[in-house]
Amino acid sequence: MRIDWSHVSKIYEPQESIRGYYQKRTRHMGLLDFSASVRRGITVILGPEGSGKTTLLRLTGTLMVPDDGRITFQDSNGEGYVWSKGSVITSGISSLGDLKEKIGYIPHTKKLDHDITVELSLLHLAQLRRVPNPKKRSAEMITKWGLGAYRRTPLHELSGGSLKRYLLAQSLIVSPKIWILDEPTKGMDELGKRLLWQELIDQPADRITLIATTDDMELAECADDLMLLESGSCRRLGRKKWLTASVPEGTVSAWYKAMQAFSKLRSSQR
Ligand SMILES: Nc1ncnc2c1ncn2[C@@H]1O[C@H](COP(=O)(O)OP(=O)(O)OP(=O)(O)O)[C@@H](O)[C@H]1O
Repeated sequence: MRIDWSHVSKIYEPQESIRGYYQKRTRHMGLLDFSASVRRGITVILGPEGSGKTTLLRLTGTLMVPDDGRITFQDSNGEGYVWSKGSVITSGISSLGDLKEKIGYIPHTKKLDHDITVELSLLHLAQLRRVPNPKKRSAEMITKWGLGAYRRTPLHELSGGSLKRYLLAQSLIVSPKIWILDEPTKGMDELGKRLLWQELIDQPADRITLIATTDDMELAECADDLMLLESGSCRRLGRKKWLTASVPEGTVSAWYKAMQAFSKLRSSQR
Protein backbone atom coordinates (compact mmCIF):
# COMPACT_ATOMS: atom_id res chain seq x y z
CA MET A 1 0.00 0.00 0.00
CA ARG A 2 1.18 3.52 -0.83
CA ILE A 3 -0.41 6.95 -0.44
CA ASP A 4 0.57 9.93 -2.61
CA TRP A 5 -0.70 13.40 -1.86
CA SER A 6 -0.27 15.64 -4.88
CA HIS A 7 -0.69 19.42 -4.47
CA VAL A 8 -3.52 18.94 -1.99
CA SER A 9 -5.19 22.08 -0.65
CA LYS A 10 -8.12 22.54 1.69
CA ILE A 11 -9.62 25.92 2.51
CA TYR A 12 -12.32 26.22 5.16
CA GLU A 13 -14.98 28.62 3.96
CA PRO A 14 -16.69 30.77 6.62
CA GLN A 15 -19.98 28.81 6.41
CA GLU A 16 -18.12 25.71 7.56
CA SER A 17 -17.41 27.41 10.86
CA ILE A 18 -18.16 25.49 14.02
CA ARG A 19 -19.78 26.79 17.19
CA GLY A 20 -19.80 30.31 15.70
CA TYR A 21 -16.07 30.51 16.40
CA TYR A 22 -14.98 31.69 12.98
CA GLN A 23 -17.39 34.59 12.78
CA LYS A 24 -15.22 36.93 10.77
CA ARG A 25 -15.78 36.37 7.06
CA THR A 26 -12.25 35.08 6.66
CA ARG A 27 -11.21 31.84 5.02
CA HIS A 28 -9.01 29.46 6.97
CA MET A 29 -6.30 27.50 5.27
CA GLY A 30 -6.22 23.85 6.35
CA LEU A 31 -3.65 22.52 3.87
CA LEU A 32 -1.79 24.40 1.16
CA ASP A 33 -0.25 22.72 -1.89
CA PHE A 34 0.66 19.69 0.18
CA SER A 35 2.69 17.00 -1.63
CA ALA A 36 4.23 13.89 -0.07
CA SER A 37 4.21 10.08 -0.26
CA VAL A 38 4.20 7.35 2.34
CA ARG A 39 4.61 3.60 2.07
CA ARG A 40 3.87 0.81 4.51
CA GLY A 41 4.96 1.32 8.11
CA ILE A 42 4.26 3.89 10.79
CA THR A 43 4.44 7.57 9.90
CA VAL A 44 4.11 10.01 12.79
CA ILE A 45 2.89 13.46 11.78
CA LEU A 46 4.22 16.22 14.01
CA GLY A 47 3.38 19.89 14.00
CA PRO A 48 2.14 22.68 16.23
CA GLU A 49 -1.56 23.30 16.83
CA GLY A 50 -3.28 24.50 13.68
CA SER A 51 -0.55 23.21 11.34
CA GLY A 52 -3.02 21.01 9.43
CA LYS A 53 -2.61 17.53 10.96
CA THR A 54 -6.34 16.87 11.46
CA THR A 55 -7.13 18.29 8.02
CA LEU A 56 -4.59 15.95 6.42
CA LEU A 57 -5.95 12.94 8.28
CA ARG A 58 -9.61 13.75 7.53
CA LEU A 59 -8.85 14.20 3.82
CA THR A 60 -6.87 10.94 3.76
CA GLY A 61 -9.64 9.15 5.64
CA THR A 62 -12.03 10.34 2.84
CA LEU A 63 -14.09 12.28 5.40
CA MET A 64 -13.50 15.49 3.41
CA VAL A 65 -12.72 16.15 -0.25
CA PRO A 66 -9.66 18.25 -1.18
CA ASP A 67 -10.42 21.61 -2.82
CA ASP A 68 -7.45 21.10 -5.10
CA GLY A 69 -4.98 18.32 -5.85
CA ARG A 70 -5.47 14.60 -5.39
CA ILE A 71 -4.75 11.75 -3.05
CA THR A 72 -3.82 8.45 -4.70
CA PHE A 73 -4.10 5.16 -2.85
CA GLN A 74 -2.12 2.39 -4.51
CA ASP A 75 -2.41 -1.20 -3.35
CA SER A 76 0.55 -3.62 -3.66
CA ASN A 77 -1.43 -5.66 -6.23
CA GLY A 78 -1.69 -2.62 -8.51
CA GLU A 79 -5.21 -1.54 -7.54
CA GLY A 80 -5.59 2.19 -7.14
CA TYR A 81 -8.02 4.88 -6.13
CA VAL A 82 -7.83 8.64 -6.65
CA TRP A 83 -9.61 10.94 -4.21
CA SER A 84 -10.10 14.41 -5.63
CA LYS A 85 -12.74 17.06 -6.12
CA GLY A 86 -15.35 16.57 -8.80
CA SER A 87 -14.27 13.42 -10.47
CA VAL A 88 -13.25 10.41 -8.46
CA ILE A 89 -11.17 8.29 -10.78
CA THR A 90 -10.90 4.60 -10.06
CA SER A 91 -8.93 1.70 -11.36
CA GLY A 92 -9.15 -1.65 -9.66
CA ILE A 93 -10.75 -0.69 -6.35
CA SER A 94 -14.28 -0.46 -7.66
CA SER A 95 -15.91 2.08 -5.36
CA LEU A 96 -15.35 4.61 -2.62
CA GLY A 97 -17.01 2.06 -0.31
CA ASP A 98 -14.25 -0.45 -1.14
CA LEU A 99 -11.61 2.14 -0.24
CA LYS A 100 -13.39 3.13 2.98
CA GLU A 101 -13.43 -0.53 4.03
CA LYS A 102 -9.64 -0.52 3.93
CA ILE A 103 -9.39 2.47 6.29
CA GLY A 104 -9.58 2.45 10.10
CA TYR A 105 -9.95 5.94 11.58
CA ILE A 106 -9.64 7.22 15.14
CA PRO A 107 -10.90 10.80 15.39
CA HIS A 108 -9.69 13.34 17.92
CA THR A 109 -12.91 13.47 19.92
CA LYS A 110 -13.92 13.80 23.57
CA LYS A 111 -17.49 12.48 23.31
CA LEU A 112 -19.67 10.34 21.06
CA ASP A 113 -23.30 11.18 20.52
CA HIS A 114 -24.95 7.73 20.28
CA ASP A 115 -27.25 5.74 22.56
CA ILE A 116 -26.19 2.33 21.27
CA THR A 117 -24.12 0.19 23.65
CA VAL A 118 -20.46 -0.68 23.11
CA GLU A 119 -21.30 -4.34 22.47
CA LEU A 120 -24.07 -3.67 19.95
CA SER A 121 -22.16 -0.96 18.16
CA LEU A 122 -19.15 -3.24 17.60
CA LEU A 123 -21.44 -6.07 16.48
CA HIS A 124 -23.28 -3.82 14.00
CA LEU A 125 -20.01 -2.49 12.68
CA ALA A 126 -18.68 -6.01 12.17
CA GLN A 127 -21.89 -6.96 10.33
CA LEU A 128 -21.78 -3.80 8.21
CA ARG A 129 -18.19 -4.50 7.26
CA ARG A 130 -19.11 -8.10 6.42
CA VAL A 131 -16.66 -9.62 8.92
CA PRO A 132 -16.97 -13.42 9.03
CA ASN A 133 -18.53 -14.41 12.37
CA PRO A 134 -19.26 -10.84 13.55
CA LYS A 135 -20.37 -11.89 17.04
CA LYS A 136 -17.06 -13.61 17.71
CA ARG A 137 -15.07 -10.69 16.27
CA SER A 138 -16.85 -8.06 18.36
CA ALA A 139 -16.40 -10.17 21.51
CA GLU A 140 -12.68 -10.52 20.67
CA MET A 141 -12.32 -6.76 20.32
CA ILE A 142 -14.10 -6.15 23.64
CA THR A 143 -11.66 -8.50 25.40
CA LYS A 144 -8.59 -7.26 23.56
CA TRP A 145 -9.23 -3.58 24.33
CA GLY A 146 -10.25 -4.09 27.97
CA LEU A 147 -13.89 -3.08 27.39
CA GLY A 148 -15.54 -5.97 29.28
CA ALA A 149 -16.88 -3.69 32.02
CA TYR A 150 -18.34 -1.30 29.40
CA ARG A 151 -20.13 -3.92 27.28
CA ARG A 152 -23.59 -2.48 28.07
CA THR A 153 -22.53 1.17 28.38
CA PRO A 154 -24.06 3.55 25.82
CA LEU A 155 -21.41 5.23 23.68
CA HIS A 156 -22.36 8.73 24.89
CA GLU A 157 -21.38 7.71 28.45
CA LEU A 158 -17.83 6.76 27.46
CA SER A 159 -15.08 9.25 28.23
CA GLY A 160 -11.31 9.40 28.63
CA GLY A 161 -9.61 5.99 28.61
CA SER A 162 -12.69 3.84 27.85
CA LEU A 163 -13.67 6.09 24.93
CA LYS A 164 -10.17 5.89 23.45
CA ARG A 165 -10.12 2.10 23.81
CA TYR A 166 -13.55 1.85 22.17
CA LEU A 167 -12.31 4.00 19.26
CA LEU A 168 -9.29 1.72 18.87
CA ALA A 169 -11.54 -1.36 18.88
CA GLN A 170 -13.98 0.03 16.26
CA SER A 171 -11.16 1.16 13.97
CA LEU A 172 -9.65 -2.33 13.94
CA ILE A 173 -12.86 -4.37 13.62
CA VAL A 174 -11.65 -5.22 10.11
CA SER A 175 -7.85 -5.26 9.99
CA PRO A 176 -7.37 -2.00 8.00
CA LYS A 177 -4.76 -1.48 5.27
CA ILE A 178 -4.62 2.18 6.32
CA TRP A 179 -4.89 3.00 10.02
CA ILE A 180 -5.34 6.69 10.86
CA LEU A 181 -5.00 7.94 14.43
CA ASP A 182 -5.56 11.58 15.40
CA GLU A 183 -3.92 12.43 18.75
CA PRO A 184 -4.65 8.89 20.01
CA THR A 185 -2.99 9.22 23.42
CA LYS A 186 -4.76 12.45 24.43
CA GLY A 187 -6.96 11.43 27.39
CA MET A 188 -5.87 7.79 27.11
CA ASP A 189 -5.27 5.70 30.24
CA GLU A 190 -2.20 3.56 30.94
CA LEU A 191 -3.96 0.37 29.84
CA GLY A 192 -4.89 1.97 26.51
CA LYS A 193 -1.31 3.19 25.96
CA ARG A 194 0.10 -0.26 26.65
CA LEU A 195 -2.39 -1.93 24.29
CA LEU A 196 -1.78 0.68 21.59
CA TRP A 197 2.00 0.14 21.79
CA GLN A 198 1.50 -3.60 21.44
CA GLU A 199 -0.75 -3.13 18.41
CA LEU A 200 1.85 -0.87 16.80
CA ILE A 201 4.64 -3.39 17.47
CA ASP A 202 2.54 -6.25 16.04
CA GLN A 203 1.08 -4.37 13.10
CA PRO A 204 0.82 -6.24 9.77
CA ALA A 205 3.80 -5.57 7.48
CA ASP A 206 1.70 -4.10 4.65
CA ARG A 207 -0.30 -1.63 6.77
CA ILE A 208 0.19 2.14 6.55
CA THR A 209 -0.33 3.77 9.93
CA LEU A 210 -0.59 7.55 10.16
CA ILE A 211 -0.46 9.02 13.65
CA ALA A 212 -0.84 12.74 14.33
CA THR A 213 0.48 14.17 17.55
CA THR A 214 1.16 17.68 18.84
CA ASP A 215 3.19 16.80 21.91
CA ASP A 216 3.43 13.05 22.63
CA MET A 217 7.08 12.47 21.81
CA GLU A 218 7.09 9.04 23.46
CA LEU A 219 4.49 7.90 20.93
CA ALA A 220 6.46 9.57 18.13
CA GLU A 221 9.43 7.29 18.94
CA CYS A 222 7.48 4.32 17.53
CA ALA A 223 7.66 5.86 14.01
CA ASP A 224 9.44 4.39 11.02
CA ASP A 225 9.03 7.77 9.29
CA LEU A 226 8.46 11.29 10.54
CA MET A 227 6.50 14.02 8.80
CA LEU A 228 6.67 17.61 9.99
CA LEU A 229 3.80 19.93 9.11
CA GLU A 230 3.99 23.69 9.27
CA SER A 231 1.24 26.11 8.16
CA GLY A 232 -0.49 23.45 6.09
CA SER A 233 2.60 22.28 4.21
CA CYS A 234 5.04 19.41 4.54
CA ARG A 235 8.31 20.78 5.93
CA ARG A 236 10.12 17.46 6.38
CA LEU A 237 9.44 13.81 5.62
CA GLY A 238 11.91 10.98 6.04
CA ARG A 239 13.13 7.96 7.93
CA LYS A 240 13.14 8.61 11.66
CA LYS A 241 16.63 7.15 12.00
CA TRP A 242 18.11 9.60 9.46
CA LEU A 243 16.27 12.66 10.71
CA THR A 244 17.07 12.06 14.38
CA ALA A 245 20.72 11.33 13.52
CA SER A 246 21.06 15.06 12.84
CA VAL A 247 20.76 15.93 16.55
CA PRO A 248 23.26 14.81 19.24
CA GLU A 249 20.56 13.24 21.47
CA GLY A 250 19.25 11.13 18.57
CA THR A 251 15.65 11.41 19.81
CA VAL A 252 12.46 12.58 18.10
CA SER A 253 11.91 15.07 20.90
CA ALA A 254 15.33 16.72 20.38
CA TRP A 255 14.90 16.74 16.58
CA TYR A 256 11.44 18.32 16.86
CA LYS A 257 12.77 21.01 19.24
CA ALA A 258 15.57 21.80 16.79
CA MET A 259 13.08 22.07 13.91
CA GLN A 260 10.86 24.39 15.94
CA ALA A 261 13.86 26.57 16.75
CA PHE A 262 14.67 26.81 13.01
CA SER A 263 11.16 27.87 12.12
CA LYS A 264 11.12 30.52 14.86
CA LEU A 265 14.37 31.89 13.50
CA ARG A 266 13.03 31.84 9.95
CA SER A 267 9.83 33.70 10.86
CA SER A 268 11.74 36.28 12.95
CA GLN A 269 13.90 37.07 9.91
CA ARG A 270 10.92 37.65 7.60
N1 LIG B 1 -14.01 23.59 10.65
C1 LIG B 1 -13.12 24.55 10.49
N2 LIG B 1 -13.49 25.80 10.12
C2 LIG B 1 -12.61 26.77 9.90
N3 LIG B 1 -11.26 26.61 10.04
C3 LIG B 1 -10.82 25.40 10.44
C4 LIG B 1 -11.72 24.31 10.69
N4 LIG B 1 -10.97 23.22 11.04
C5 LIG B 1 -9.67 23.62 11.01
N5 LIG B 1 -9.58 24.93 10.66
C6 LIG B 1 -8.35 25.71 10.50
O1 LIG B 1 -7.46 24.99 9.67
C7 LIG B 1 -6.12 25.07 10.16
C8 LIG B 1 -5.59 23.65 10.39
O2 LIG B 1 -6.35 23.05 11.42
P1 LIG B 1 -6.15 21.53 11.85
O3 LIG B 1 -7.16 21.22 12.89
O4 LIG B 1 -6.08 20.68 10.64
O5 LIG B 1 -4.68 21.59 12.51
P2 LIG B 1 -4.02 20.63 13.60
O6 LIG B 1 -2.56 20.65 13.32
O7 LIG B 1 -4.71 19.31 13.60
O8 LIG B 1 -4.34 21.41 14.92
P3 LIG B 1 -4.72 20.83 16.37
O9 LIG B 1 -3.51 20.17 16.90
O10 LIG B 1 -5.11 22.07 17.11
O11 LIG B 1 -5.90 19.90 16.14
C9 LIG B 1 -6.19 25.91 11.44
O12 LIG B 1 -5.82 27.23 11.12
C10 LIG B 1 -7.64 25.87 11.84
O13 LIG B 1 -8.01 27.06 12.48
